[in-house]
Amino acid sequence: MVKLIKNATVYTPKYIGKKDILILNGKIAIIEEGINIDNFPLDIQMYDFSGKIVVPGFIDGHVHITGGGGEGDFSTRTPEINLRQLIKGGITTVVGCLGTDGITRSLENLYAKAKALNKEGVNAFIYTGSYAVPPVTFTGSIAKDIVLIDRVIGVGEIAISDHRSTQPTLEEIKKIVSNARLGGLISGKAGIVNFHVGSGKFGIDYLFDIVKDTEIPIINLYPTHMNRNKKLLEQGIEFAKMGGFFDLTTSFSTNEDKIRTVNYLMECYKSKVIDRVTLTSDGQGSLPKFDKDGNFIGLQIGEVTSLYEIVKTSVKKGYLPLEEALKTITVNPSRVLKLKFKGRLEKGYDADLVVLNENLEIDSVVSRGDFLMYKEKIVKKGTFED
Ligand SMILES: CC(C)C[C@H](NC(=O)C[C@H](N)C(=O)O)C(=O)O
Ligand SMILES: [Zn+2]
Ligand SMILES: [Zn+2]
Repeated sequence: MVKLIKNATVYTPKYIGKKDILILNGKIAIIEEGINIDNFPLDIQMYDFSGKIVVPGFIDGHVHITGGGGEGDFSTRTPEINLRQLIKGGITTVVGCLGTDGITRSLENLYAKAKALNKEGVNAFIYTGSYAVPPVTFTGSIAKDIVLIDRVIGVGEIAISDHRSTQPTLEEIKKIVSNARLGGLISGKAGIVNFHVGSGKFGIDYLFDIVKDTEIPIINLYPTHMNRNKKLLEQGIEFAKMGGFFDLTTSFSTNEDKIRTVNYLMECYKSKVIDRVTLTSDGQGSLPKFDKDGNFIGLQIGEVTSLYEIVKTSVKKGYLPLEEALKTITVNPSRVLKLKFKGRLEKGYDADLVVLNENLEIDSVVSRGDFLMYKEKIVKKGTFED
């Protein structure tokens, strides 16, 4: 089916002004002003998006798509994601992962959920592994998982500097990263390690050591939760200045958390590292609280809708221009995750896009050329969604 989107204000995420977009077989065929279709041989569905903004579909590189949590016993295991939540958040590409609980949660279940989401209309990839070292794997080998399992793009979330980690040694981490890199090279995938960074005093020291002491390129090291505190943010900015990418988590349990994340995003922009910063939601993951003795005192569930919420809030507060903030959930993740044809609105790229109204609220969502949401109404349902 051919679709023509007319008169939209387009951010690729770079602002390029008012354009038409022709979509053919799920790909962007043409982006230019005033596309003329008078002699076009096929029947075309026209959509006039005058007054609307069109941006690339959002990429959320860290979501517990089969649920996470469990830090407070079996009754605190969080529920899996459903398609509706991703669509509401404008998310057309997601990377699923396991977290603390790599025992009752399985990679096979994670794989099946990613395949289901792909079938239902979005684009889903996964990490092999979980918090623990040695990591759980499909095949017994990280490199083999990345090479042989089609949706696996790397390893994560491997926990460091956290009381819930397995206290991995630097040597163990080096082995994980080198095997991930090997798998990525052989398969043409990212082969990155997504590190869960806790509030422990050593932060991402291991990552700086690996860059300093080994031949492993910084690009294979991808730390998340770097907005947990000021020290981690500063380490992240230093890491970015060395050529690394780092990630801020957008799910928040209090309004203070939300404001801190928006302020830290502005600081990344002011420190001129915004091109190496991504946002991920940690959706369906738990946001657990522990007391000073390490006792569990409660948890909340991460929301994928927080991903764009943080972008929208930072733009509305005037902290960053829209085209800069959008980079963190479009082109930047597509670069670090090495997702071909994702993250930009360009000829030849997948037709994954989000339509925003003048208040920057999500109006429509398109994935691979098909509408998932149209004029604020969800038009694509998951298998069991009513
Ligand atoms: C960044 C903070 C706020 C949340 C973060 N969540 C996870 O890492 C995922 C969670 N443990 C799970 O397995 O579902 C945390 O726990 O530190
Ligand atoms: Zn984590
Ligand atoms: Zn997580």
